[in-house]
Amino acid sequence: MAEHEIPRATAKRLPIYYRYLKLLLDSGKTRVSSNELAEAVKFDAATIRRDFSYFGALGKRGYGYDVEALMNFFGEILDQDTLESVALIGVGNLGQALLNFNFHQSSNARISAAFDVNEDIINSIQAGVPVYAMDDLEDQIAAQRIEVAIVTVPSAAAQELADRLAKAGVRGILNFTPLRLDVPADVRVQNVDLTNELQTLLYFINNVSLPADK
Ligand SMILES: NC(=O)c1ccc[n+]([C@@H]2O[C@H](COP(=O)([O-])OP(=O)(O)OC[C@H]3O[C@@H](n4cnc5c(N)ncnc54)[C@H](O)[C@@H]3O)[C@@H](O)[C@H]2O)c1
Repeated sequence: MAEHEIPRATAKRLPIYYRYLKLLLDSGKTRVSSNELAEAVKFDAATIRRDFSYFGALGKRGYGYDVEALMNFFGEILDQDTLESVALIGVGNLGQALLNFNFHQSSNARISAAFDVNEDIINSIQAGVPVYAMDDLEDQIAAQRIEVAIVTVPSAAAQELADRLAKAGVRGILNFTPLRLDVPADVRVQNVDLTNELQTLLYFINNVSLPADK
């Protein structure tokens, strides 16, 4: 692992820490212990201390962590100050819901352009976001310096779209379709599968008993 690299599991927890610290700060709290953090974010305190240790000694023994300093520190790592413009392709049931959900309230990303083939919504504004024709995809991605795209089209259209996105310079795809996308090595795909999540939850509920103290 390179010196500046952190484990993927730690990286995934950073936005959770950041959001909670922001909440604490907004409510006027100035310091927090790893045990309090553990209670709130539901990771154990040892995990939290190990995560934080990747960034050097951020806390003081017996004092805990300075909420503002820690939040600013993670904010910088997460690049909260730079607003990331994201494209959404496929403004149907799911796409609409994601447009209505304001990512920007809890992250540094916002959907700045949506795309669809449906003439009825092309050139309209949905939840404050302009909907463009698919012919405009490459131009808008370039003009808005978009590097991340959310894919909510029918799965039959997803691979061709992924090819276009990769060619247009998109580096990350949040894929909501059930199709597993083929992309060049420099493009990262994050699959979101709600059915899978629900199945996993059902499996745990039905097959795994929780420890007595939970
Ligand atoms: N991951 C999940 O948890 C989850 C949940 C629900 C739906 N889905 C998937 O999300 C996708 C969308 O589902 P939905 O219910 O919103 O469908 P939908 O039919 O309501 O919406 C699809 C939209 O894509 C547009 N579209 C069709 N072909 C296109 C193309 N070639 N280029 C651009 N836009 C195109 C349509 O006009 C429509 O607006 C599907 O692949 C579905 O399987 C995933």
